[in-house]
Amino acid sequence: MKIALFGYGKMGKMIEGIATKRGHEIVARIGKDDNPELNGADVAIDFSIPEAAFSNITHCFENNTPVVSGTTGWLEKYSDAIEACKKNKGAFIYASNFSLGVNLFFELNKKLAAMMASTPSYEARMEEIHHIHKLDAPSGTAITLAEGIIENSAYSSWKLGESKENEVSITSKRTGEVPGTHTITWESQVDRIDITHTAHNREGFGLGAVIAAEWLKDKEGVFSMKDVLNL
Ligand SMILES: NC(=O)C1=CN([C@@H]2O[C@H](COP(=O)(O)OP(=O)(O)OC[C@H]3O[C@@H](n4cnc5c(N)ncnc54)[C@H](OP(=O)(O)O)[C@@H]3O)[C@@H](O)[C@H]2O)C=CC1
Ligand SMILES: O=C(O)C1=N[C@H](C(=O)O)C[C@H](O)C1
Repeated sequence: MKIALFGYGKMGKMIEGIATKRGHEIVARIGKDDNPELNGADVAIDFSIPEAAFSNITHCFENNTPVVSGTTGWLEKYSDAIEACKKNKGAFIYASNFSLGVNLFFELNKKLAAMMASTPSYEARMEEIHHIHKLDAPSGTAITLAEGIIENSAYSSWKLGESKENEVSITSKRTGEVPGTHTITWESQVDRIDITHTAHNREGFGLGAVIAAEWLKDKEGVFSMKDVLNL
């Protein structure tokens, strides 16, 4: 399969290594000032920056190329991207986190939140820790986790920092080169439950993105990692 990469930073390079080992060919590496020439790619993978993701993604729709995006911090334009995908009969997967472990963790989080819905003595909060280079906060993964809690319990929104009643408080920490750690805490007067996902490196994200691209290649529509992993 021929792959075009939007963003050739930490994730772009990780994906290049994984995709090449799986027998794919990288036909374009598109950075900030490059002409977005897709060079006949079967699929594009975007791990760029929040300001560029929407235009990279819609460029793919306009050029009839399925696109997988892992860029976070641009979700205010997600519904416009969906509309553009449908208008162009394109194919699209966005995931805040492509790793198998985090996608299992998303499901565990939803189940725990649903159990807690009838247990009002517990309050939820979240902490995410990432490397100092990260541009967005809270992380996309933390937002997906908060949405999972909101859909399945009495919480109605999330807030970065201190929260009011019915808001899930998210604390974002930036330190060293941490690849990504997410902890959800449910605490009562008498005890506390923590569930944590810790990424040891970026490989899981990269592998998940390549698997998503292989899966999306000949499809049309808007999908998620739940579809890819059959969860
Ligand atoms: N969904 C997931 O599983 C994961 C998502 N991410 C997300 O992916 C994104 C990238 O992460 P990461 O690789 O670590 O970040 P990096 O900063 O290492 O890489 C981003 C790259 O995008 C390039 N870039 C800037 N502008 C454009 C543009 N207009 N078009 C294409 N590329 C551009 C940058 O180039 P330059 O440096 O020259 O500006 C840089 O090389 C982030 O949003 C991050 O949150 C990260 C890991 C996993
Ligand atoms: O920027 C990162 O590095 C990561 N970003 C994603 C996010 O915002 O959730 C996924 C992962 O945590 C690494």
